[in-house]
Amino acid sequence: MTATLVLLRHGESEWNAKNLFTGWVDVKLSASGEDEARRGGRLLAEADLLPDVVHTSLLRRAINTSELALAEAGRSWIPVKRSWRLNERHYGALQGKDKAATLAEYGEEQFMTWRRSYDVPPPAIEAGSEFAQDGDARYADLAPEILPATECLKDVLERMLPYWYDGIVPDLRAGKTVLVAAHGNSLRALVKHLDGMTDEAVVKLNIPTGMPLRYELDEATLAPITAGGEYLDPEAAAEAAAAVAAQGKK
Ligand SMILES: O=C(O)[C@@H](CO)OP(=O)(O)O
Repeated sequence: MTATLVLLRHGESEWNAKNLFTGWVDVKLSASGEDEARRGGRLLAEADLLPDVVHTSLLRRAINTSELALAEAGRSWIPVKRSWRLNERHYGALQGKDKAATLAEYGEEQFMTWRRSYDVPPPAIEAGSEFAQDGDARYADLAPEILPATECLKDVLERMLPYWYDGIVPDLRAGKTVLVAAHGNSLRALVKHLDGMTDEAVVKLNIPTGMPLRYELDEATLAPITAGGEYLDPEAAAEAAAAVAAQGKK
């Protein structure tokens, strides 16, 4: 027997479309992002991969993606659980900045270190500044020392794992088909954990928007049966992942 997990990065957001660093800024889906979410839901239905429960971040691009996808699959009624621990990586002082302009200003090495290195965070965001979250009501219950002002992928993995073990694993162990609707970097952290990827290998991993990624996990160990899981539309996913990798460079 296996446990079934489906990972879904939100559809294209308005800031993905504008090529801006986003992180914890709560931007909306673009019109094509909404279409991607619906298409993701249709792929789930066609594969008869019907979630019993959905876990999302606290950001509306993931929440709305899950709602649109589940509506398309006829599963709007399933229980929903949300956690800040599934949020996108906090992009620190880069939040709101143009990716191409950042690349031009700092050069490719620094740009890619900030985007994809495992353990180098961007500079921290200034509290109270335009794109900071320190006054955001949804994080009011978080202790100030927990609320990030910037994060690298290692930080994301460390704050995401407690939710994986305490929030998601119990649903998998109960035999539920679990949908996790989250973000490029929080899902990179989860995939790194599931597949036991090295710190070096995860640098090259890019997760496309709106493409359901199915993992069948060994029931006892929760190790993936197929490393890397299986995209429901592998060709489209490979093309879209290459576009994510190239962001800022065109
Ligand atoms: O801006 C962001 O928050 C992320 C995801 O959109 O971008 P990147 O792929 O550059 O880490």
